[in-house]
Amino acid sequence: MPLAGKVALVTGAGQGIGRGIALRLAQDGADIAIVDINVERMEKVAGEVKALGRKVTTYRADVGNRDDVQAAVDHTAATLGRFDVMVNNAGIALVGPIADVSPEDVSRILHINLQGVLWGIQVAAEKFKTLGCKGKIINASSIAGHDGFAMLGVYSATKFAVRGLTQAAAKEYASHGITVNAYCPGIVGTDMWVEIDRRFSDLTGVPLGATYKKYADGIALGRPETPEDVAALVSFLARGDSDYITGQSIITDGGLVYR
Ligand SMILES: NC(=O)C1=CN([C@@H]2O[C@H](COP(=O)(O)OP(=O)(O)OC[C@H]3O[C@@H](n4cnc5c(N)ncnc54)[C@H](O)[C@@H]3O)[C@@H](O)[C@H]2O)C=CC1
Ligand SMILES: CC(=O)C(C)=O
Repeated sequence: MPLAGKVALVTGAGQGIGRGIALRLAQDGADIAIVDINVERMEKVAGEVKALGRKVTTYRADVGNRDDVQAAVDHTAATLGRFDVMVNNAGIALVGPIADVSPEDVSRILHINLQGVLWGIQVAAEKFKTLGCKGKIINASSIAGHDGFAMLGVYSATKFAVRGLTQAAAKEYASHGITVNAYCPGIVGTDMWVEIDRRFSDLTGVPLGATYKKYADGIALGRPETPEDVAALVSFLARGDSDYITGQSIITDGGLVYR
């Protein structure tokens, strides 16, 4: 149990990759704070964490709102008694050609994918400093943060931005013993990809399922990624074995994008 006695907060943990991370860190021994905008989903995952024998708390927050993130972190430390790991996982996709992007689209995705990670880093790091904790901050980027994907232009830009923030934060907080890294998944079969596939189908006329299959067929290891595959990397980044790694954005994609 490499995380026994630790407390981890995971944003966007109501489903998909965030749920997978919350359950994996609980299996590793951590108590878990589940943060999401969707209360019903959070409560379901909280039940699954409890069934693993760990303490759990939930907090409804919009990660793009700094006051919400501050309240979620304060609630976590107060309720679970400490705070060691911050996983800034929540994110949304935006599918469409650059020609069609509206100012409203850009504001919404920057609010969640960029500001959500920024506030998560800022609030968690300041809390770790106050608590005297050599905490770990782990951010969701993507293979689209290493390689710009057509029809996912603004999404890709937000994931490149997460890599930049991760590097800068790693340098700023290293003297406090705080590490900051990112995980970069590939093609993961979550609701996000159901929505991406549907939008590609609407926009280009390809059949439903065809876009997901096209990308999944390119994976060297021969299958799409699962939330558990992603969670295995996050588990490593959350525990002591990764103490000498900071500022890195590590690809986990079964062999699709090579950097
Ligand atoms: N699914 C994939 O293939 C990949 C996903 N990623 C990234 O992994 C992360 C998780 O993705 P998935 O699990 O696939 O997505 P998902 O759409 O299945 O789940 C996202 C979760 O985030 C929550 N959420 C959305 N906006 C929020 C907000 N403003 N505040 C708090 N919670 C919010 C949703 O309620 C949901 O529970 C995202 O950052 C995504 O960009 C990266 C690479 C590939
Ligand atoms: C959703 C996402 O990040 C990719 C690359 O599929």
